[in-house]
Amino acid sequence: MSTAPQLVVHRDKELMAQAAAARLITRIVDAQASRGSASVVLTGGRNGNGLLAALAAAPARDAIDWSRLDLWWGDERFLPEGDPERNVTQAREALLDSVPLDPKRVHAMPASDGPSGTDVDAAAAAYAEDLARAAGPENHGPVPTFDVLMLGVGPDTHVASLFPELPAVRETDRTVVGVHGAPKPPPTRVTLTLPAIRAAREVWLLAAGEDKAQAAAIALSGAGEIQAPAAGAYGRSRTLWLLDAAAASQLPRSLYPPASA
Ligand SMILES: O=C1O[C@H](COP(=O)(O)O)[C@@H](O)[C@H](O)[C@H]1O
Repeated sequence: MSTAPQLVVHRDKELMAQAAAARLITRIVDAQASRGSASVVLTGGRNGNGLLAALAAAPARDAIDWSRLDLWWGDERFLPEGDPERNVTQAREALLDSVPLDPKRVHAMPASDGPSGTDVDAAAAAYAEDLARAAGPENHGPVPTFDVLMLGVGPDTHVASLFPELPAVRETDRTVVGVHGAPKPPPTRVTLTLPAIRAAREVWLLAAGEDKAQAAAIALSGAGEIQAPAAGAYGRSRTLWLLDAAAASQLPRSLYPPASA
């Protein structure tokens, strides 16, 4: 069942990143307190990397037990290991290399020079197997129940590497698929599908800047998920849109600002 989106609008993208980082610390600490460990799905892109950099700079980051955190990715650019355009490379630079994570719990998506070679569909299938193994029988599903899954929203309303009208956004069965011919470079990518995204407890959509304003307005105004993939991203218990004022500037008045009491 879809959860109605909640909107939080911050003054600018720096404050948005800092507030989202504070929110993420709290979610991880709470999950570790109640379940022993936490699982988070990272996003690439400017806002995702901005959040990780803000988390790296937050003194409260030490409240997290980094050794009991599983990290997954929502999508990846299918490029060789270490390529500066890979989402995992950028995440390592922004945060991961500066905190004591358990390397076995950092579940990067496959690279184009990895065990599956240049076959992106085989790489996607391998990541789906990793997720299913981590889900275990108690999860009743093919992916773990992620605590928080973050998604940057592209100016065309894409999330992860689910682009409008491409086959990946229509996928209803598999949890991870290869993407061919993405309109944003590089054209070959690996992505979670909408069913996998919807397994998360909380889905957070991040959008900052004027170039995201139209996408946010479209996705939040009842668009279909095939035309506007961000509209189809929601969590089991919460769907949160974290915006800055510029990205919120074209939202219908009925959505933002919230009506005063
Ligand atoms: O290519 C990608 O783009 C989106 C959005 O990135 P942004 O820089 O426009 O915020 C990102 O969420 C995705 O992970 C990434 O692969």
